[in-house]
Amino acid sequence: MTVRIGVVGTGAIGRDHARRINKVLGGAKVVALSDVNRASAEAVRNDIAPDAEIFATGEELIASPDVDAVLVTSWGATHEQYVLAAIAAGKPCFCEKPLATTAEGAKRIVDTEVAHGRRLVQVGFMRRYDAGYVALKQAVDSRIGAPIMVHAAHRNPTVPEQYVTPMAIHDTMIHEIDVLRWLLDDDYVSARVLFPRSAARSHARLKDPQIVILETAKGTIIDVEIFVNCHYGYDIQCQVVGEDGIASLPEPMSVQTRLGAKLQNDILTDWKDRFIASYDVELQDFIHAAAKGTASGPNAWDGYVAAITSDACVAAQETDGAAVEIKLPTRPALYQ
Ligand SMILES: NC(=O)C1=CN([C@@H]2O[C@H](COP(=O)(O)OP(=O)(O)OC[C@H]3O[C@@H](n4cnc5c(N)ncnc54)[C@H](O)[C@@H]3O)[C@@H](O)[C@H]2O)C=CC1
Ligand SMILES: O=C1[C@@H](O)[C@H](O)[C@@H](O)[C@H](O)[C@H]1O
Repeated sequence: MTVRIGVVGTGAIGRDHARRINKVLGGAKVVALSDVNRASAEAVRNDIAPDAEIFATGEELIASPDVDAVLVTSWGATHEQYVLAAIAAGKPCFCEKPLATTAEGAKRIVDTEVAHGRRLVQVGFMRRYDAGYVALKQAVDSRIGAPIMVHAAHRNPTVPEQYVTPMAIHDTMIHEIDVLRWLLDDDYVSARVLFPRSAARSHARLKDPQIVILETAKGTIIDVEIFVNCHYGYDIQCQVVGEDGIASLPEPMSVQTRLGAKLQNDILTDWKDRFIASYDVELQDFIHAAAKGTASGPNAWDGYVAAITSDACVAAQETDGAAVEIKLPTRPALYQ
């Protein structure tokens, strides 16, 4: 069976996912496109999906009988409406992060999927599919003893002017919020945020860098540095300190050179390159599950927990380092 996929939002990542579906992965084809900027959908049709129909709205695309499954890759604030429409249509739906921009919105999706009674939603937390994180999880689960501390860093070389302080959490650290919970098999109970002086390359509406300290239910303390004007590259670090030893996220593969009296490795500069393989694996997983009319991988509950945790971290940006409690509701049986 070829899963007929409709893509809502054909900007940077929508285009890239359409490319991997039509040119890299198996079992699916992009048959429908929609974007508020029609020219963007037309460009993807011309370059990647020549047979795709262009729909004026995401809702019309989702309702089309020619679409089996949906990719929601529009701006974050529009995700909720499209995911709810996909569940109402009974169609598997891959939604890029964030699942919704508010915890209430994510809860509406959880409640709707629970009422539907079957998993249809996968959230685009691709790091769970990254070979390095998978290897790190094996070491954490079986080699280094119970985790005590985690030191993590999420560094982007630069961000646009419209990127403001809360986005360091909602847009950037949300990846650590999800992947560290998965890595440790634990939940968060509190968040604190510390700000060193801002880097000279930042701007007036962005305090950068910042350090978020999360405490988990099992008592692990996690520090995450978010530094989105680090200038030197796109750099993701993670080190878990356990009872018996330490495990670190492998560096991405890069040729080492001995040149001009220097021993060197290149550092990547773009998230697309850093996680290119994991985007392929996550979407192939989505296609396999969608062919069976369901979804697997990171679920709506994970998206909801990430939203609750993000909100707590953003609240903690305003408390001068004081802890903000994170309280989770009971997890529905659908997500056990
Ligand atoms: N998993 C990951 O590593 C990444 C995830 N993302 C997420 O993907 C989403 C999209 O990000 P980008 O592609 O970078 O943004 P973008 O701005 O390049 O593309 C978004 C597209 O959505 C369209 N759009 C906006 N509102 C719409 C609506 N109501 N209906 C249909 N189309 C609409 C825009 O016209 C634009 O073409 C965001 O939620 C972002 O957080 C983005 C980059 C990496
Ligand atoms: O999801 C992503 C972007 O939206 C976000 O803006 C970046 O900070 C992250 O590194 C990237 O993975």
